[in-house]
Amino acid sequence: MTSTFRTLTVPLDGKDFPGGLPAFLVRDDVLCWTRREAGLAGFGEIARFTATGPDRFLEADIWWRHLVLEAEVADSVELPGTGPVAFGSFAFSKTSAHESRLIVPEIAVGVRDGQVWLTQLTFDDGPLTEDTARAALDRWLRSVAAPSAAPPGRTTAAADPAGDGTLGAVATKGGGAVVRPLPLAAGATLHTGSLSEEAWMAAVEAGVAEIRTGALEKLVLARDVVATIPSGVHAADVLRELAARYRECWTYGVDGLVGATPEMLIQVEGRTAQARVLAGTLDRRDAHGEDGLPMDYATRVLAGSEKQRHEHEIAIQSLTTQLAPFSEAMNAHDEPFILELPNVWHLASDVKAELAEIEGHVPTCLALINALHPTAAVCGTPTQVAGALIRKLEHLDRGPYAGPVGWLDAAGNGEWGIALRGAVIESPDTVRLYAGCGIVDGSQPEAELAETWAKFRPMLESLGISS
Ligand SMILES: C=C(O[C@H]1C=CC=C(C(=O)O)[C@@H]1O)C(=O)O
Repeated sequence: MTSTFRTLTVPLDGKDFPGGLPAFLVRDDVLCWTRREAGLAGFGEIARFTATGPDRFLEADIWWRHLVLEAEVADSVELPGTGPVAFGSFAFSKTSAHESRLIVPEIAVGVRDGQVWLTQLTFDDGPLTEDTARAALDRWLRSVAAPSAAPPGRTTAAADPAGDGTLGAVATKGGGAVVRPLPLAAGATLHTGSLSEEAWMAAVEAGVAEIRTGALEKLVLARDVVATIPSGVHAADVLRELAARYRECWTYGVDGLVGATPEMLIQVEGRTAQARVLAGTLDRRDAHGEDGLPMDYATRVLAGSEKQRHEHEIAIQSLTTQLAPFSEAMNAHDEPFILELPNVWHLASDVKAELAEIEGHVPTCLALINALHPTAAVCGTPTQVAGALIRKLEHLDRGPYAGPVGWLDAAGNGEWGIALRGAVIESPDTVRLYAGCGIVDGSQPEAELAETWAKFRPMLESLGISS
């Protein structure tokens, strides 16, 4: 064993992988970040950083920069996400007991604009060649203990997906984009989490009362529910279902945290940073029975609502104000657009910034996250007041829910979503789901409760629980 960190990235033939990245989601311990056919998947673990507390982002940034500083990197692909990479998930709160983490995989597979690559990462001093990388990937894909027990009708993964020993067939047969009716998970039960529905609605009422005192403008209150699934929770099945159904979202899987988020906290590519800010939600089921086109209904109810626009404006303001000191130029849509997801519509705005050099360096994505998190989309405004009220009213350690989740590379590129519409797999048969709502003056507790159910739906469906 040497202490030298070495990586080798080689191209794979895109034609061999028509299913794209989701086809690699065949193991329950896969590290994953994917949208449509693109993304990154990681297998194994050669290094891990953990931290709690207010400095978790900066400590992780320092750890990662040290690790990659003297890395020996052979990379013939040279795209964001090639070379050294780590996957990460961070606690929402600086007071959380939950450990934030960066995980360096042994093998990473990436797909972007039809290009596919494979990276092997190691601290060993053995040979590092295209053959060792392909063999390592093959080993990870083949050592799936049992086909992740997908009930009939679900997209299925196989322990020996290729059957003929070729990597190409692995991806072809994995076929992540198939959407079929979901069978129900037999015997699944759903329990309230930290607060009963009544107690959570009382918390919303208390939040609205605080807003009316003028102490704050917006507050995001979340709650949890716990699902027990006797047949077991299979992360790979859940991830493939989410990736196939929520193609506009970023499907993530890091160490038992799984979900598909529509909200991009920050995506850094070279000197360009982008974010997708959401706030303002309408359950698509509310459009049933309404006259006219569903999208016209969504535009009328969301874009035409003072309350929703106010909530959205606060979220945009919070992001752009925090991003401004790191940017030379920034642009955001003047008008929010309607983002259509299978479960809800959102008011959405995309923000793009040209990053400034600060003391000769473009800020890394973790440095940006340190400044941006928590945004008003998941905390409130002003941040400190909202954060204190969340701790008082929610009676919940949010853990990684609503914290940043994503990946980064050695060049400082990365994609970090906000871990929404997700859950933590707490044991082989238990999952804790989280959802929250922006509360402003005029918020109705019953309506907010209904909104949490709409936001639980992606996870409930992927787990095979009817909703
Ligand atoms: C806090 C969540 O959603 C946020 C993101 C989009 C829309 C939101 C809203 O309309 O309340 C929330 O701010 C969640 O999904 O748990």
